[in-house]
Amino acid sequence: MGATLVEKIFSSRCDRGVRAGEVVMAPVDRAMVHDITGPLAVRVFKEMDGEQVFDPARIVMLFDHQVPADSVPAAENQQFMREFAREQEIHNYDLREGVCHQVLMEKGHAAPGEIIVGSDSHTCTYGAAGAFATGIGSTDMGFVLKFGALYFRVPESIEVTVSGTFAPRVGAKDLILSIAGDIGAGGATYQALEFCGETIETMPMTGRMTCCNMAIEMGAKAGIVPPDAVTREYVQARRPGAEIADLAPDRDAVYADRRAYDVTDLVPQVAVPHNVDHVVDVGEVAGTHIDQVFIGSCTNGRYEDFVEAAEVLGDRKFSDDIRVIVVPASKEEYLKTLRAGLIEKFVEAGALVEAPCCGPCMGGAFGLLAPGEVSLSTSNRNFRGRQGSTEAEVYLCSPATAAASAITGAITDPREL
Ligand SMILES: CC(C)[C@H](C(=O)O)[C@@H](O)C(=O)O
Ligand code: SF4
Repeated sequence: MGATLVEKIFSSRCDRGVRAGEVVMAPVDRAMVHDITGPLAVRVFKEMDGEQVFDPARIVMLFDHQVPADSVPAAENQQFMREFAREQEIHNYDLREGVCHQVLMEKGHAAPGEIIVGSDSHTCTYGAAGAFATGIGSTDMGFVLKFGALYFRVPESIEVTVSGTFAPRVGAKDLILSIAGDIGAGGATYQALEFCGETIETMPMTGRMTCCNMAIEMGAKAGIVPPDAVTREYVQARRPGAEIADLAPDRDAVYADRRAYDVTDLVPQVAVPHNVDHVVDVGEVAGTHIDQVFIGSCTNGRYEDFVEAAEVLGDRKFSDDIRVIVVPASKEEYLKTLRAGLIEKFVEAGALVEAPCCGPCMGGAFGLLAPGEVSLSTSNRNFRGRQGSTEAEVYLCSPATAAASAITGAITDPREL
């Protein structure tokens, strides 16, 4: 009986053949903490008589949710984490780099076959690099900081095969929204989504990250793309000399489910309030009034996303009736966007462009909504209260749909501009 990609990773890291459903103690290759969940993890670590972390070089600490500190408690949390980094000689830490998931990928902290944990649910993003990556709670993270290992129940996998070529202005975000609509918000609970097929094979890393990022929105433990030439090029450029494991699921692997999608006729998708799996074709909500557009986050805050938005924008201006907030996901993405002249273009068109961070994504720092207001966002969650008032509404979409709607002031099909 063959093995899935995820079973292969756990078998390799545990040095024995393991199967979905088994509970194993597996070593962790990287552990990521950030400004919100880090302090609790560190306190748990200290309560366990944690004197020294398992390996400072394998711990990555980023400040991204509330940067620069927007309150005294946030400032205290960051001070506490900075002291911890100093005391433990953790050098992979920074408060200026941007959203943790983007930065981990860019700095080469994720590679095929690795097991990576982060105390943030969107840690599943690094499946784009062929790693098994999953979000864990802060108390589990306290244990990981000390022991460099964790108990896992090896997840079963759902094979997600994608075929066809995207139409213009339709892309990875529309695909993953339509998959979320199909599988449902709890439809992949504690399973892994293994993405494959010709559309995934030809998809650049940025789209793969968007897809893996949203695996958790279906309850999945992880999303993962089998490593190939695209992965190899990306990882080797960021971790020179890295040995890239050759990894593919066996043909006779046993999957909990197999789903196939064809993107040929896919049109721009929108998740409507207040559920990520309440997904419709853009035409069904076209004309809906919006008050704010956010282009950014670990889902869609990359250079390629801003190129797409800028192409839709052309020489037009954003609507004066709404706030358009653009936040590149990292310093690297910010600089690429800046050097391409797009930051200037967005500012001149009327956008507020902010330094790399999570921004309005979870209503943690700035860009909050008032009761009754409506946001259209390229991020990944639209729960009630996600971006401010519990009486506000959040729609999710692609960068192209966000840009088109920011021009008209209402939800707009980007193919019509
Ligand atoms: C703050 C953090 C715990 C949270 C997460 O785990 O995902 C946040 O990043 C989010 O997107 O809701
Ligand atoms: S950008 Fe949003 S989804 Fe991503 S880590 Fe930050 S708050 Fe979470």
